[in-house]
Order: sequence, then C-alpha cells, then structure tokens
Amino acid sequence: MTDSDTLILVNLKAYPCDPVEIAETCAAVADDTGARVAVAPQAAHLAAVADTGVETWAQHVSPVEHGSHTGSTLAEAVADAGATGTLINHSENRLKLADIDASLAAAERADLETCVCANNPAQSGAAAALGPDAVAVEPPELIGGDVSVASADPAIVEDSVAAVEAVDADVDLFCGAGVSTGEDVAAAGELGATGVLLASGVAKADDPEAVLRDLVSGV
Ligand SMILES: O=C(CO)COP(=O)(O)O
Repeated sequence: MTDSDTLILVNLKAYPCDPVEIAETCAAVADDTGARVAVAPQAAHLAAVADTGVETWAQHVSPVEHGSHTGSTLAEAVADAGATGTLINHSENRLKLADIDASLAAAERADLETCVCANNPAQSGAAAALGPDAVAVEPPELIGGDVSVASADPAIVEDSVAAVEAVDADVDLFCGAGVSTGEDVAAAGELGATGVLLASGVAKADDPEAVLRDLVSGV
C-alpha cells in the first residue's frame, strides 16, 4: 500500500492486554510515521483509549436508539466516549441483516465511521448494499492464525474488492485475519484493499511497538 489514508485497525477483542499501553504505542507510531492507525478496545475502555489521542473505534454498536435497551452499546455513548468509528457484524459478534442495517443507522446518527464485516465476497457485496463507509472481509477460519488472508486466499480479497465496487464504488474494502507484518499489509494493498483489520498480531505480541512499526512499513 502507498496511501497514507490506508487504515490499520487494531481490534483488541477481549484479549488480556493493556488497552491504554497499546493505544499509546499506536498513537506514537501514527505520529512518527504519518500512518493511519486506529484501536478498537472493549466498550468500557473507549474513553481511556481515546484520551491517548489515538483514532478510536468501537467493536460494535447496538441496533437501538436512546430508550429501554439494557445492556446495549448505544452509538451516541460510544461517540461521547471519543470513538469516531465502529465495526459492525464482526465474525465474533454476528447480527441479523435488519440489525446490521439498524446498527448502521445508529452509527450514522452518532456520526461514526462504519465498517461492516463479512465472511466472503458474496457477503461483502451484500454488506456494501447497506451503505457503510467500508466492508471488511475476514474469513473466519483464518482469524487468529499465522497466515494472512492476503497470502492464504488472495482471491477472497480480490473478489470482495470487485463485489463491493460493483455495488457501490464509494465503499472501501478492508481485509483481515492473520495479518501481522508489513509484508501482509503491502500484499493486501496490492489486492485492492485500502485497510487491514488485525488483532492477535498486536494484542498478543511480546513487543507490540515492533509489530506496529513493521505493519506501517507496508502502507
Ligand atoms: O478478527 C480479526 C480482526 O477483527 C482478525 O484477528 P487476527 O488478526 O487475530 O487474525
């Protein structure tokens, strides 16, 4: 990838890492290099992560408005905590079609950038039809593994780029699963992705800063 707008989105899932330490590292690497690096922590950590100055995303927003929705993740609350974007329909938090649509509406109401996750090219095209800012294709069988989607199954990325482009050329295509090196980021870019999602490569790393510096070298 050669575009400094390329997004490297670090999803901390529910890993037992220090979200603020990782956020500070991401902010420092982004400042030093001009790369776009964002962190998606647990909802309860959003404000602390956003306070570091790093671009902050939620992992999910609920398909609800203000009201009687105990246990929900309200888009407006996520935005108040400092998030500027949100994942929707992650492989580990799948939603029904109508709920993806309503979560997108909630995120848009709160002025959050949106990325809907998908398993494969057909789902990528379907997700694009709902009008998010981006779709992220992440084959579930490669999530958490050592081999990047871009090398294990490049056709999934290329076909998803084409499927999204055919539906709405304004929607970006990101990819994820097994991404952990600058080479992986560069390979994703060559296939047409304009961002990567990753988790274990940073959240479980002994030296997250070294991994992040390598990752941004592929932008
Ligand atoms: O699910 C992912 C990011 O949202 C990918 O996870 P890994 O980077 O651990 O494969």
